[in-house]
Amino acid sequence: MMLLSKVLNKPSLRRACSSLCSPFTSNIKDQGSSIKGVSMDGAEPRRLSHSANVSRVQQIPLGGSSKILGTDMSRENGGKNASWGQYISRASTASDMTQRVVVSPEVPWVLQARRYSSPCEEMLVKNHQNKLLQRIPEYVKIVEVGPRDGLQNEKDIVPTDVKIQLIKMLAASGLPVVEATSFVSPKWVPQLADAKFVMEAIQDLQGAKFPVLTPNVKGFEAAIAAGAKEVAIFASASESFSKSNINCSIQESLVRYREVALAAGKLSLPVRGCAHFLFIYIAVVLANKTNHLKWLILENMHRYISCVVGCPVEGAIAPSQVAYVAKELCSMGCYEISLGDTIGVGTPGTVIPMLEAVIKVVPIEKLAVHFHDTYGQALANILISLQMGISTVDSSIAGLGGCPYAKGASGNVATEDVVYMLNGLGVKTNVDIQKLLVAGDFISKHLRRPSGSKAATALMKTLAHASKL
Ligand SMILES: CC(C)(COP(=O)([O-])OP(=O)([O-])OC[C@H]1O[C@@H](n2cnc3c(N)ncnc32)[C@H](O)[C@@H]1OP(=O)([O-])[O-])[C@@H](O)C(=O)NCCC(=O)NCCSC(=O)C[C@@](C)(O)CC(=O)[O-]
Repeated sequence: MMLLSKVLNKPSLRRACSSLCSPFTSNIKDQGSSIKGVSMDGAEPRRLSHSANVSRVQQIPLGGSSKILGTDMSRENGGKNASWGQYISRASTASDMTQRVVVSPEVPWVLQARRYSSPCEEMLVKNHQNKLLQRIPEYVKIVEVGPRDGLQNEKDIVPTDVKIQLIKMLAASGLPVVEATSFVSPKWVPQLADAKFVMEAIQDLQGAKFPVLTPNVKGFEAAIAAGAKEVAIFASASESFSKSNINCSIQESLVRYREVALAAGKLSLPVRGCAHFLFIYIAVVLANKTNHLKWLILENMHRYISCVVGCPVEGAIAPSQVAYVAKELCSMGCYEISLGDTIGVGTPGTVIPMLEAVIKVVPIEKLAVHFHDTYGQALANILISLQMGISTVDSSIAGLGGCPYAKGASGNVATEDVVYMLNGLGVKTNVDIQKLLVAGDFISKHLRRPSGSKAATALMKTLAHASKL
């Protein structure tokens, strides 16, 4: 990790990486410096301002490679350039980006992004006219589940300080929510037996929310005592999976979760909902170790439903069954319901009817999607979910993940892949993909396996290539 950080901090690579990764609508983050470019005639590099209002770079063929021409979309053909699509697939390396920059003398500009843009993206951002992309939200909240869902399946126990470091790195990347751990039975999930210590270590961490998984009142109370301010409960749309995962039927789990909600209520002052009833605020008075009373605000209760498309035992799950469980959980006073394709068997063909059934009974703004990538369908499923109006997506750094009680479940969709796709769509996430790369590299190296993220793997290769130049 140190090595990667050093490499990423080399000025030339920071420039290259910024250009590789920054989202469509944002400028390069390193505002303190400027970018070197060379003119079309190969003259001396000149300094380029970061503050200029230039929307994209244009690549033109140059001896089998590419070079970059800054253009101003606001001036050029009203932002619609019919030829834009013809050079978008011409990927230049990071070094190409820094060495073959061509400056348009008329307009101030910045080297804004190395993205593979398209007229559709332009239309989305500029005109919102593209029917396919019209419903995609401008901002998507990414819920990072790596430290919990990602690590829970690991056989070798990951040291607590590695988990804490990972959480800190993920929070520092701008992710708004990082699911930190689980307060489940250590007999069932030994990997997360250190939940208390993890939570205590991140008490003062700012900038993100750190929900934890709680399967029952015992877990809920332990989570609150350890300082959790947000909890997630998890039911299943499949009877068999409910039994194998939490040792009870769906109905019993719903009773159990009502008990959790009640326990929260008993400890609480009045429950307050915001204008749209999206949040439950529960003020909890708890005695801490030194018997001093302290106030905690439980801002959110987040719910998962597993096996929303298929179950390892039962096979296909009916959309109506998912809708039933979603409605029940919603009626407990829900903030968010995450629909989990636990074993990653869904395709848009099965995800669409499932979402249609759930959207009929639960407001869409309360829904999140949680895809595992077992069959490589996760990004397609996310895209279709966004097109249907969902704006919260769960993902896991480096594609870590799997459920110990769901045979065949592989890793979650990788956070780096989701951010890369959303950047390409012009959707804001506020996540710095460079920092994600460092976090993914850190945990992959610790687990001694390559990252499960295709985007991270490709970007790292490009960076490695650039670092040799
Ligand atoms: C729910 C139970 C506890 C029932 O397990 P059980 O054996 O039926 O419960 P029990 O009440 O008989 O308790 C057994 C022992 O566990 C203890 N215990 C009981 N509860 C707790 C607790 N909260 N924290 C710590 N200890 C606990 C309890 O005190 C007792 O200890 P003993 O007396 O034997 O020493 C168990 O089945 C369990 O922990 N299951 C969790 C399994 C799990 O974490 N699965 C992975 C998460 S779900 C998932 O990954 C899917 C998701 C969410 O990501 C979405 C998707 O991908 O689709």
